Amino acid sequence: MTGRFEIVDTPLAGLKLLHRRRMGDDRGWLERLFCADELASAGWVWPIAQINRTLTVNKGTVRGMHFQHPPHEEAKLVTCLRGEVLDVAVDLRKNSPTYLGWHGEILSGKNAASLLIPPGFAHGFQTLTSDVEMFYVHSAPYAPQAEDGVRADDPAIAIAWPLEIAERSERDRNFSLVEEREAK
Ligand SMILES: Cc1cn([C@H]2C[C@H](O)[C@@H](COP(=O)(O)OP(=O)(O)O[C@H]3O[C@H](C)C(=O)[C@H](O)[C@H]3O)O2)c(=O)[nH]c1=O
Repeated sequence: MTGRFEIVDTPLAGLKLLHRRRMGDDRGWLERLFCADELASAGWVWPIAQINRTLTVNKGTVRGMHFQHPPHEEAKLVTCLRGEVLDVAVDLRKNSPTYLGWHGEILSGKNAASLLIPPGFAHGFQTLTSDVEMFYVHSAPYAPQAEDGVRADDPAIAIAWPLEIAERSERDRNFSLVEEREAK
C-alpha cells in the first residue's frame, strides 16, 4: 500500500473496498477520507458534488436501498465515523453478469474501511450498534425527483442482514419488489 488507501476489488465489478492508512504518532492519528488523485485509480473520476452525514440511533435499523435514476445517477464513497454497520451495495446494472447481486462489508469507526460505490448500484446499511454516524461523499447532487430504491428485504436480492430489521423509514418499507417492477 503506497498511498493513503489500499484499494481492494469485490465480486461486483467497479465496487471497491478501501482501507485507509492512518498516519499515527503519540497524539493519535490522521487519515485521509478522500483523495482525488489516489481514488482515480479506484474509478472515482467525478467531482465531489455533496457530502452528507447521518446519525442512526438504534441498532438494527436499515437505511436503503437507495439510488438515483439517470441523469442523476451518482457514485458514493461511504465511511462509518462511529459505531458499526454492514454496508451493502446491490448491482442494478441490467447488463451486468452480477445483476441483482449484492456485496456487504463491515464498516466501523475503528476499522478504517470505506466502500466506493459506482453509479448503477443501490446502497444501504444496517446498524450493528447504536449511535452510528455515516459520512457520504456524493458525485452528484441530491435529486429527490430522481430518487428510487429497492426493498432491503426483497427476496429477489436476498440480502443476509445480520440482525432482524428493527427500524426502516415508511418509504424504505414501501419500495416495490424487483419482481413487480420487471412484470410491468
Ligand atoms: C439523501 C438525501 C436526503 N436529504 C434529505 C431528504 C430528507 O428530508 C432527509 C432524510 O432523507 P432520507 O430519508 O432519504 O435519508 P436516508 O434514508 O439516510 O437516505 C440515504 O441513505 C442511503 C443509505 C443512501 O445511500 C443515500 O445516501 C441516501 O438515500 O434528508 C437531503 O437533503 N440530501 C440527500 O442527499
